[in-house]
Amino acid sequence: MSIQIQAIQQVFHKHVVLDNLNLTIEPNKIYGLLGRNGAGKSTLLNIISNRIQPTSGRVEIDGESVHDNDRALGKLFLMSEVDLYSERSKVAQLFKLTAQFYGDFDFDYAARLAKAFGLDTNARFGKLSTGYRSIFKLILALCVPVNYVFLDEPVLGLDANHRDLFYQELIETYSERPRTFVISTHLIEEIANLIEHVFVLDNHHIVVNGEVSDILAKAYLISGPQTDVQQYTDGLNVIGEDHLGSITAEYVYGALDNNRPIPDTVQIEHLDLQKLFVSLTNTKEASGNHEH
Ligand SMILES: Nc1ncnc2c1ncn2[C@@H]1O[C@H](COP(=O)(O)OP(=O)(O)OP(=O)(O)O)[C@@H](O)[C@H]1O
Repeated sequence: MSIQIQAIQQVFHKHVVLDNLNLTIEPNKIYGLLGRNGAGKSTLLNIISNRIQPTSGRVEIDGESVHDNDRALGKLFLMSEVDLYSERSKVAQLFKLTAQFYGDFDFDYAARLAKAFGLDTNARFGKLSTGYRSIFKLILALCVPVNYVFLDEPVLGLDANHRDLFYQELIETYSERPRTFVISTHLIEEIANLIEHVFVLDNHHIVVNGEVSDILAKAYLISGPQTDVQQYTDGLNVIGEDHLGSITAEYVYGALDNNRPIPDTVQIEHLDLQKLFVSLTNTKEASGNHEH
């Protein structure tokens, strides 16, 4: 039971966006899909959900191709920026329509969420603000009876209170009915504590694929006077650096050398996910160096 992404290549007008991408998405896990603007996150999610056909490669869900396969596609839901809903339909009608395609829908939960977010279910979709369109689509995503939910920029246009509410609801619904969520977002700090596993897409490839705790365990910020820091990090996988006055901070991704003495002037801390992401994806050249 899983989603297998096999040797996906996507070329748009001779421009390679995804190159031989292989991934497994497991049941009952919350994933973060990170990548800079234009890295290909939406393209990947659209391929997984059969909204676009890849140039080559294949996506399987529980062993079945998703290509034009309603049974397989009924196991997943993609919430994205694209509005697939009729402007004239009322929110409540769209809940019913979704129930028809998916065979079921948690109407009680949808009503509770609509109330909590202040979404009027009698409003027509076309009259909703950007934030409320996102809220409407998030409610669909949380109430459909699928095991794989893909959220492409889920909090687009949501104010800070509504974003908080959404993250809380996500944790709650996940603990009540575990299923897989893949969240693509630029708000890394906001989801860092929510996700268990992270994919980083950069330079047409997945450059990081692992449990967040394992990844952060080998991501270090090493600071102190420049010469001492450089001496300590010599030969390690340095992915970036910053300078603040006479203090240098180097970012290291990978094992440290346990036999190397740490100078008294040098401090070692762990990086957070956002800083690690920024350093790993800062330049095209850098993305060739790190671990896959
Ligand atoms: N239908 C299309 N035709 C041509 N090029 C496309 C098409 N869809 C996407 N692209 C290109 O593919 C690349 C990846 O786009 P994509 O939207 O997947 O990136 P993204 O990681 O989701 O970006 P963002 O974070 O900015 O939303 C971009 O260069 C984009 O211009």
